[in-house]
Amino acid sequence: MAEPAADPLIDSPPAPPPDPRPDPVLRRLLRSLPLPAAVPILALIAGVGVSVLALVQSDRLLRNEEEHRFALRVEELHSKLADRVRVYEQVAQAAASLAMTFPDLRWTEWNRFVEALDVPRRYPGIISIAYARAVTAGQAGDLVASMRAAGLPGFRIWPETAGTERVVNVFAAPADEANARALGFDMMSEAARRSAIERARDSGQPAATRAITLKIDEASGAKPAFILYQATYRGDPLPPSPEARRAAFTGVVLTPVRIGPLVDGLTDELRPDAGIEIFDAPLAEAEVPLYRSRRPAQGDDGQEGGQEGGQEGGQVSVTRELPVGGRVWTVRYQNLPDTLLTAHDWVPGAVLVGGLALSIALSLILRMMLATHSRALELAGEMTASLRLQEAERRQLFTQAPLGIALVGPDGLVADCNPSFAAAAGLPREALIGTDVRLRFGDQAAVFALEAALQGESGKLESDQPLLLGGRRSHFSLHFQPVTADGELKFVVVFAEDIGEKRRAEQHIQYLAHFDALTGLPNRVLLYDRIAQALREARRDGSKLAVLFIDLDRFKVINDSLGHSFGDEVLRSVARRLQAGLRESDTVGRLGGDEFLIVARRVTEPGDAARVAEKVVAHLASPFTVGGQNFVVTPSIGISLYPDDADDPEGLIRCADIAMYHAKEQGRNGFRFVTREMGAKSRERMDLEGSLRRAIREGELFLVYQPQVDTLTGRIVGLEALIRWRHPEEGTVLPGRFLPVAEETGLVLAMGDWVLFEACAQIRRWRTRFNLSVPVAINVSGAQFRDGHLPAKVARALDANGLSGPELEIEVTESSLIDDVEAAAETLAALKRRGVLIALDDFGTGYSSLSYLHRLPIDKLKIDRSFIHDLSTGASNTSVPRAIVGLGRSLGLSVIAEGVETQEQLQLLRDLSCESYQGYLFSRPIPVEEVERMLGRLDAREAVPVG
Ligand SMILES: Nc1nc2c(ncn2[C@@H]2O[C@H](COP(=O)(O)O[C@H]3[C@@H](O)[C@H](n4cnc5c(=O)[nH]c(N)nc54)O[C@@H]3COP(=O)(O)O)[C@@H](O)[C@H]2O)c(=O)[nH]1
Repeated sequence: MAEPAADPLIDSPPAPPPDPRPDPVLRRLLRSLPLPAAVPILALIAGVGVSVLALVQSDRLLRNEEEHRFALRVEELHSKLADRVRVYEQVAQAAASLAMTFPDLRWTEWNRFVEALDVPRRYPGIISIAYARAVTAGQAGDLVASMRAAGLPGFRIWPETAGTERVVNVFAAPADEANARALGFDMMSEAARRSAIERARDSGQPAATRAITLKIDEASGAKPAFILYQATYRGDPLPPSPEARRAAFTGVVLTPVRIGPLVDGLTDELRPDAGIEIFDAPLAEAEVPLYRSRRPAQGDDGQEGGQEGGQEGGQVSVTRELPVGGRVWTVRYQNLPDTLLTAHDWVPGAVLVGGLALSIALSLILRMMLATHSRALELAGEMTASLRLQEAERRQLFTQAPLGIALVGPDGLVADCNPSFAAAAGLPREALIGTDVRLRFGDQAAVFALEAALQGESGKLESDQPLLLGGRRSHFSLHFQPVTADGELKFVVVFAEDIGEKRRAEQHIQYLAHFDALTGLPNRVLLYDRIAQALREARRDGSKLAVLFIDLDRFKVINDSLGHSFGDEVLRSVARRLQAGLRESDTVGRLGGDEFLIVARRVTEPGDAARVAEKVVAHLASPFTVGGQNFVVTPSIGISLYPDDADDPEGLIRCADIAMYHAKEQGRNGFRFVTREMGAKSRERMDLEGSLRRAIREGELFLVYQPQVDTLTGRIVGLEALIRWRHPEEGTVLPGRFLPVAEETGLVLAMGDWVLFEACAQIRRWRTRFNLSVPVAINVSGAQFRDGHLPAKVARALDANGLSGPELEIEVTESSLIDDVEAAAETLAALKRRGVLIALDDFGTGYSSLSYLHRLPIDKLKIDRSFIHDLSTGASNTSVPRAIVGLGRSLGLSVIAEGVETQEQLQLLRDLSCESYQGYLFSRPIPVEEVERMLGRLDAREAVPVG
């Protein structure tokens, strides 16, 4: 078996677009990454982290720099403070030197000396420079006396309970009131002072008290201060040993110093945001500050625990020790945290903001890049999927297409075909592939078409005759489509549709359109065609043509009594017999129902047609056996001739039809030729039909109304609508003239519809204008009544005009009901359900008036005018009207007499208690305008209500 050729549909699709995806390694890497959304977030987090680190780092650097600067300033300040203390010690020493040089120095000289020092300006914090003389208890009196003698009469030593060794304040400069108060104070009486004095005495060096409150401040409150003592000796300014110093000890220079002023001047040199604390203790013992600058350091008030410096909670502190008069002070310099970063404090913030901004920007850029990348990947994926889908769809289309598709290569060999093509060809697909399809076509036209397609010409072919495609014969529709690329034929696509079924259906439809389904004979359409054809032939040959209209006698009885299928079988048997007795050139067809037609060609004289008719009679004469029953069917035949009676198919058929009726009238089972009179009548009828069609179309019909009146009161109890034709040439034409033609042609249905809708519209108008409350009757023909749509049409007309039903009365004739009483009863019941009134017209003229009446929902009986006419002829035959009135009364029906022309007739009707009448006596049928005048004149209260 040949290898299936490569599928050109698959091989030849447009080359897939280049794979837009990145190379595999990168792809794997990208796939291993978290979702594209995560990468920018991670970048952002990293960026924020780095920014925060940068912030911290820059902050730290700035702080370090600030600390360093602060430390330098502190060193500078501390050395100034130490210098100042040293200077103060030197002042004390200088004063001590003075006292030792001039042991008999008087207080005035002391004062002068101190004033010369300009203490307040040059030595802030020093309250005074005083001198206290050391005396024993025994020498105290002398001291007091000498002091008094020196101009201080109030001088006394205090407190008086002092010990044996006293150091008494004798000079205090400047000489102000406060210093004066301190004179005479025995320094040894107070422990802190005594201790410092003893250190000063024994060491010969300046000695400071611990922080104390000066006597001069005791009254005003604590102001931290200390007193710096410098001992004086007799003889040697500094005896060599403590014992020698004690022995030579003469007193002390005392310099009380307030710590605040001492330090304030210096701290002002610090930045105002810095603080200073001074503790009167070494670093390890510093507890309660002796001094705190105006802007003390924030945070705890405690010591730094021996630290040389540090930073806590953003606060920088530097601690130094300061020797003061033999004591060790601790000085803590502090800077406020919020003031550390000053000139460059925006830098960390800027670093953070910049870092964050960069991180966000980086994240956004990454996000965009990744989104673009992932969208590109997505698009590439979508494109690939779409191409695959297209490919799959194309393949599916090819394999599942109900249309046969074959691909024929330039060599004429089948490259591929789908299952439908294989099925159409009646061969397996594998058997077809590789074969030369031209050898398989059983039709030369198909071969030519394919060869033309192989030359690049597309073509279509629908075989009229069954065509052999492969191994199977049917009707095919073939379409050859060459497919080229770069001007070169790649293959020819052959589309093959098996249209055999369609052809058969078309043929069947064609058959049904021209042949009678029941008998297989030509139907009305084909008969017309055959007559037209025969007429052309007859005109050409100058021959005659006969049309025989055959109607089966009493076939209705057979059909109704034995059933329709039985009737159908009879019709088929009749058709066979009619065919059997005819020449080949003649045509027999069925018009419908029990009507057949024979078209006899090449008739030279009427006798030829008569013989055909006789043959028909003869052939049908022998009994038929259907369903085991024997019976005889006889025909009535009307014959028309061309050119004698008519020269077109319609005319010939119509004339033959009329002649057939005459044949029936003359006793059936025979035939009649068209007579001159019949022909004339037929032509007139045809003219009339044409005019009537136009009348309906052009709106030439109109209604007149005849009042119906109460026999006793004379009140109008109803109106009957009667149709008229306003003929353009003949004026008003009465229905008696055109109704029969309308009924024959079926035009009566369209006409009846118009009457129904026009009457309802008129009722609506009158109800609106005149408050009309009596019913309006319309006449309904037998055809209308039987066509099955009357109740629906009536309902539509009522609905369209907003009428409930009893405003309309429908007059049906007895003859309309009599054919099928059951169907009639159903139609009437449907009408009654919609509420209309029913009147039985021409009552009394029918077949079995009394037998069916009780089964029909009727409201009114109309006594035919022939009976009323009889009343006036003096025949005084009142029996029928009397019976009808009595019948009506017993059935509960109202009775109306029509055709009342005289008072006499009216009187008789009154005598018979007939309720109402209509006739020329009261009014002829009158046009709308006259009705309206009449309604306008009438008192509405006289009108009898509907129902
Ligand atoms: N299917 C429809 N049939 C209709 C319609 N309109 C009328 N007809 C029927 O046509 C027949 C003739 O009708 P018309 O010529 O209108 O005659 C009617 C009256 O004019 C006539 N009549 C009334 N009073 C008198 C009278 O005193 N004397 C006298 N000689 N004739 C009179 O009677 C006809 C009404 O008859 P009827 O309908 O039976 O009440 C006739 O059969 C109409 O029914 C239509 O729209 N559709």
